[in-house]
Amino acid sequence: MVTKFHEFADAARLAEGLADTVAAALRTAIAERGKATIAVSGGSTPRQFFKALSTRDIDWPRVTVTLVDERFVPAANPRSNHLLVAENLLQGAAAKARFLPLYRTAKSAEDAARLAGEELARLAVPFDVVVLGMGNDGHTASFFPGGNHLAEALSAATPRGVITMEAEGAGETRLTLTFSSLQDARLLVLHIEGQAKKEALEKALGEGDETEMPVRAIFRRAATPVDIFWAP
Ligand SMILES: O=C(O)[C@H](O)[C@@H](O)[C@H](O)[C@H](O)COP(=O)(O)O
Repeated sequence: MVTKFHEFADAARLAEGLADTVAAALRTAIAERGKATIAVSGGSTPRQFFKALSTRDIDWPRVTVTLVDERFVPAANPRSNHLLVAENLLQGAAAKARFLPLYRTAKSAEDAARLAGEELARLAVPFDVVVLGMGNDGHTASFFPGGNHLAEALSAATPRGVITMEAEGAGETRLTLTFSSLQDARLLVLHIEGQAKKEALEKALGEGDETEMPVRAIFRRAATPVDIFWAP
Protein backbone atom coordinates (compact mmCIF):
# COMPACT_ATOMS: atom_id res chain seq x y z
CA MET A 1 0.00 0.00 0.00
CA VAL A 2 1.42 3.37 -0.96
CA THR A 3 1.08 6.02 1.73
CA LYS A 4 2.12 8.99 -0.26
CA PHE A 5 3.77 9.91 -3.52
CA HIS A 6 6.32 12.69 -2.89
CA GLU A 7 7.23 14.37 -6.19
CA PHE A 8 10.15 16.81 -6.48
CA ALA A 9 11.19 19.13 -9.29
CA ASP A 10 14.65 17.54 -9.53
CA ALA A 11 17.00 15.02 -7.90
CA ALA A 12 18.76 17.65 -5.80
CA ARG A 13 15.52 18.79 -4.18
CA LEU A 14 14.48 15.16 -3.65
CA ALA A 15 17.81 14.42 -1.95
CA GLU A 16 17.29 17.29 0.50
CA GLY A 17 13.66 16.42 1.14
CA LEU A 18 14.36 12.74 1.71
CA ALA A 19 17.33 13.58 3.94
CA ASP A 20 15.06 15.79 6.07
CA THR A 21 12.42 13.04 6.33
CA VAL A 22 14.93 10.33 7.22
CA ALA A 23 16.80 12.57 9.68
CA ALA A 24 13.53 13.33 11.49
CA ALA A 25 12.76 9.61 11.74
CA LEU A 26 16.23 8.85 13.12
CA ARG A 27 16.00 11.68 15.66
CA THR A 28 12.59 10.42 16.82
CA ALA A 29 13.97 6.89 17.22
CA ILE A 30 16.87 8.17 19.29
CA ALA A 31 14.57 10.33 21.43
CA GLU A 32 12.19 7.41 22.06
CA ARG A 33 14.58 4.45 22.27
CA GLY A 34 18.06 5.87 22.62
CA LYS A 35 19.21 4.48 19.29
CA ALA A 36 18.22 4.22 15.63
CA THR A 37 18.65 1.75 12.79
CA ILE A 38 18.55 2.35 9.04
CA ALA A 39 18.96 -0.01 6.09
CA VAL A 40 19.77 1.63 2.77
CA SER A 41 19.98 0.41 -0.81
CA GLY A 42 22.86 0.73 -3.22
CA GLY A 43 22.97 1.41 -6.92
CA SER A 44 23.39 4.81 -8.58
CA THR A 45 20.25 6.60 -7.37
CA PRO A 46 20.94 7.19 -3.66
CA ARG A 47 24.31 9.02 -3.96
CA GLN A 48 22.95 12.58 -3.66
CA PHE A 49 20.57 11.54 -0.89
CA PHE A 50 23.45 9.95 1.04
CA LYS A 51 25.51 13.12 0.76
CA ALA A 52 22.57 15.23 1.97
CA LEU A 53 21.83 12.90 4.89
CA SER A 54 25.48 12.93 5.97
CA THR A 55 25.17 16.68 6.64
CA ARG A 56 22.17 16.38 8.97
CA ASP A 57 22.56 17.13 12.69
CA ILE A 58 21.89 13.68 14.16
CA ASP A 59 23.42 11.90 17.17
CA TRP A 60 25.23 9.65 14.72
CA PRO A 61 27.06 7.47 17.29
CA ARG A 62 23.59 6.21 18.25
CA VAL A 63 22.74 5.23 14.67
CA THR A 64 23.43 1.83 13.10
CA VAL A 65 23.55 1.87 9.31
CA THR A 66 23.31 -1.32 7.30
CA LEU A 67 22.43 -2.37 3.77
CA VAL A 68 19.23 -3.68 2.22
CA ASP A 69 21.42 -5.75 -0.05
CA GLU A 70 25.00 -6.14 -1.20
CA ARG A 71 26.90 -7.54 -4.09
CA PHE A 72 29.11 -10.41 -2.89
CA VAL A 73 32.29 -8.40 -3.35
CA PRO A 74 34.75 -6.90 -0.84
CA ALA A 75 34.35 -3.25 0.13
CA ALA A 76 37.33 -2.29 -2.07
CA ASN A 77 35.41 -3.40 -5.17
CA PRO A 78 33.78 -0.49 -7.08
CA ARG A 79 30.55 -2.54 -7.26
CA SER A 80 30.34 -2.65 -3.45
CA ASN A 81 27.37 -0.97 -1.77
CA HIS A 82 29.49 -0.79 1.38
CA LEU A 83 31.95 1.37 -0.57
CA LEU A 84 29.11 3.54 -1.91
CA VAL A 85 27.81 4.17 1.62
CA ALA A 86 31.30 4.70 3.06
CA GLU A 87 32.17 7.28 0.40
CA ASN A 88 28.87 9.17 0.37
CA LEU A 89 27.01 8.71 3.65
CA LEU A 90 29.58 7.84 6.33
CA GLN A 91 31.38 11.14 5.96
CA GLY A 92 31.77 14.12 8.31
CA ALA A 93 29.68 13.75 11.46
CA ALA A 94 27.95 10.70 9.97
CA ALA A 95 31.30 8.88 9.99
CA LYS A 96 30.60 8.30 13.69
CA ALA A 97 27.61 6.05 12.88
CA ARG A 98 28.06 2.31 13.35
CA PHE A 99 28.10 0.46 10.03
CA LEU A 100 27.05 -3.19 9.76
CA PRO A 101 28.25 -4.67 6.45
CA LEU A 102 26.65 -7.65 4.75
CA TYR A 103 29.73 -8.84 2.89
CA ARG A 104 32.02 -11.12 4.94
CA THR A 105 35.20 -12.90 3.98
CA ALA A 106 33.81 -16.41 4.10
CA LYS A 107 34.10 -19.71 2.26
CA SER A 108 30.85 -19.01 0.42
CA ALA A 109 28.18 -16.38 -0.08
CA GLU A 110 25.89 -18.62 1.97
CA ASP A 111 28.35 -18.52 4.88
CA ALA A 112 28.60 -14.73 4.55
CA ALA A 113 24.80 -14.42 4.54
CA ARG A 114 24.58 -16.53 7.69
CA LEU A 115 27.24 -14.48 9.47
CA ALA A 116 25.64 -11.17 8.47
CA GLY A 117 22.23 -12.47 9.54
CA GLU A 118 23.58 -13.45 12.96
CA GLU A 119 24.92 -9.93 13.49
CA LEU A 120 21.74 -8.29 12.17
CA ALA A 121 19.69 -10.43 14.56
CA ARG A 122 21.27 -8.51 17.44
CA LEU A 123 19.71 -5.25 16.23
CA ALA A 124 16.38 -4.08 17.60
CA VAL A 125 13.44 -4.79 15.31
CA PRO A 126 11.83 -3.34 13.31
CA PHE A 127 14.22 -1.05 11.45
CA ASP A 128 13.47 2.59 12.10
CA VAL A 129 14.14 3.42 8.45
CA VAL A 130 14.40 1.33 5.28
CA VAL A 131 15.16 3.04 1.97
CA LEU A 132 14.51 0.85 -1.05
CA GLY A 133 15.44 1.43 -4.66
CA MET A 134 13.88 -0.20 -7.69
CA GLY A 135 15.13 -1.38 -11.04
CA ASN A 136 13.21 -0.85 -14.27
CA ASP A 137 12.41 -4.57 -14.09
CA GLY A 138 10.58 -4.03 -10.81
CA HIS A 139 13.22 -5.58 -8.57
CA THR A 140 13.90 -4.09 -5.17
CA ALA A 141 16.60 -5.10 -2.71
CA SER A 142 17.97 -8.12 -4.53
CA PHE A 143 14.52 -9.52 -5.19
CA PHE A 144 15.14 -9.99 -8.90
CA PRO A 145 12.62 -11.56 -11.30
CA GLY A 146 13.84 -15.11 -11.90
CA GLY A 147 16.08 -15.01 -8.84
CA ASN A 148 17.09 -18.47 -7.62
CA HIS A 149 15.86 -17.74 -4.08
CA LEU A 150 13.09 -15.26 -4.95
CA ALA A 151 10.23 -17.26 -3.47
CA GLU A 152 12.15 -17.71 -0.21
CA ALA A 153 13.07 -14.01 -0.10
CA LEU A 154 9.49 -12.83 -0.57
CA SER A 155 7.75 -15.38 1.63
CA ALA A 156 6.21 -14.07 4.84
CA ALA A 157 7.21 -17.44 6.31
CA THR A 158 10.90 -16.67 5.78
CA PRO A 159 12.19 -15.05 8.95
CA ARG A 160 14.15 -11.84 9.21
CA GLY A 161 17.66 -12.42 7.96
CA VAL A 162 20.03 -12.41 5.03
CA ILE A 163 19.94 -14.81 2.10
CA THR A 164 21.82 -15.14 -1.16
CA MET A 165 20.35 -14.40 -4.55
CA GLU A 166 21.50 -15.14 -8.07
CA ALA A 167 19.66 -13.84 -11.10
CA GLU A 168 20.37 -12.90 -14.70
CA GLY A 169 20.04 -9.16 -14.03
CA ALA A 170 21.94 -9.14 -10.76
CA GLY A 171 25.57 -9.45 -11.87
CA GLU A 172 27.46 -10.99 -8.95
CA THR A 173 25.84 -13.20 -6.36
CA ARG A 174 23.89 -10.95 -4.01
CA LEU A 175 23.34 -10.90 -0.25
CA THR A 176 19.87 -9.55 0.50
CA LEU A 177 17.73 -8.91 3.54
CA THR A 178 14.49 -10.85 3.36
CA PHE A 179 11.04 -9.34 2.88
CA SER A 180 10.31 -10.01 6.56
CA SER A 181 13.34 -7.91 7.54
CA LEU A 182 12.20 -4.89 5.57
CA GLN A 183 8.40 -4.79 5.45
CA ASP A 184 7.63 -3.41 8.90
CA ALA A 185 10.17 -0.59 9.10
CA ARG A 186 8.76 2.41 10.95
CA LEU A 187 9.57 4.51 7.89
CA LEU A 188 9.50 2.53 4.61
CA VAL A 189 10.67 4.54 1.60
CA LEU A 190 11.00 3.77 -2.09
CA HIS A 191 13.42 6.21 -3.76
CA ILE A 192 13.29 6.27 -7.54
CA GLU A 193 14.21 8.81 -10.18
CA GLY A 194 13.52 9.28 -13.89
CA GLN A 195 10.63 8.71 -16.28
CA ALA A 196 11.47 5.05 -16.99
CA LYS A 197 11.20 4.16 -13.31
CA LYS A 198 7.96 6.11 -12.96
CA GLU A 199 6.52 4.01 -15.78
CA ALA A 200 7.88 0.85 -14.15
CA LEU A 201 6.26 1.97 -10.90
CA GLU A 202 2.89 2.44 -12.55
CA LYS A 203 3.16 -1.07 -14.01
CA ALA A 204 4.22 -2.48 -10.64
CA LEU A 205 1.24 -0.83 -8.93
CA GLY A 206 -1.06 -2.53 -11.44
CA GLU A 207 -2.11 -6.15 -11.90
CA GLY A 208 0.36 -9.00 -12.17
CA ASP A 209 2.30 -11.52 -10.18
CA GLU A 210 4.78 -10.52 -7.51
CA THR A 211 7.40 -12.72 -9.14
CA GLU A 212 7.12 -10.68 -12.35
CA MET A 213 7.85 -7.39 -10.48
CA PRO A 214 8.95 -8.29 -6.93
CA VAL A 215 8.54 -4.73 -5.63
CA ARG A 216 4.80 -5.62 -5.75
CA ALA A 217 5.33 -7.68 -2.59
CA ILE A 218 6.28 -4.47 -0.76
CA PHE A 219 3.32 -2.51 -2.11
CA ARG A 220 0.81 -5.31 -1.49
CA ARG A 221 1.96 -7.01 1.74
CA ALA A 222 4.25 -4.73 3.71
CA ALA A 223 2.92 -3.92 7.17
CA THR A 224 4.12 -0.35 6.70
CA PRO A 225 2.65 1.71 3.89
CA VAL A 226 5.31 2.93 1.45
CA ASP A 227 6.38 6.54 1.02
CA ILE A 228 7.53 6.93 -2.58
CA PHE A 229 10.02 9.69 -3.36
CA TRP A 230 10.34 10.53 -7.07
CA ALA A 231 11.95 13.17 -9.24
CA PRO A 232 12.23 13.32 -13.05
O1 LIG B 1 22.49 -3.18 -4.94
C1 LIG B 1 21.65 -2.59 -5.65
O2 LIG B 1 21.79 -2.34 -6.86
C2 LIG B 1 20.40 -2.07 -5.00
O3 LIG B 1 20.20 -2.36 -3.75
C3 LIG B 1 19.25 -2.30 -5.93
O4 LIG B 1 18.10 -2.86 -5.42
C4 LIG B 1 18.96 -0.92 -6.48
O5 LIG B 1 18.19 -0.18 -5.55
C5 LIG B 1 18.27 -0.99 -7.80
O6 LIG B 1 18.99 -1.89 -8.61
C6 LIG B 1 18.21 0.39 -8.46
O7 LIG B 1 19.54 0.73 -8.79
P1 LIG B 1 19.89 2.15 -9.47
O8 LIG B 1 19.69 3.16 -8.41
O9 LIG B 1 21.32 2.00 -9.88
O10 LIG B 1 18.93 2.30 -10.63
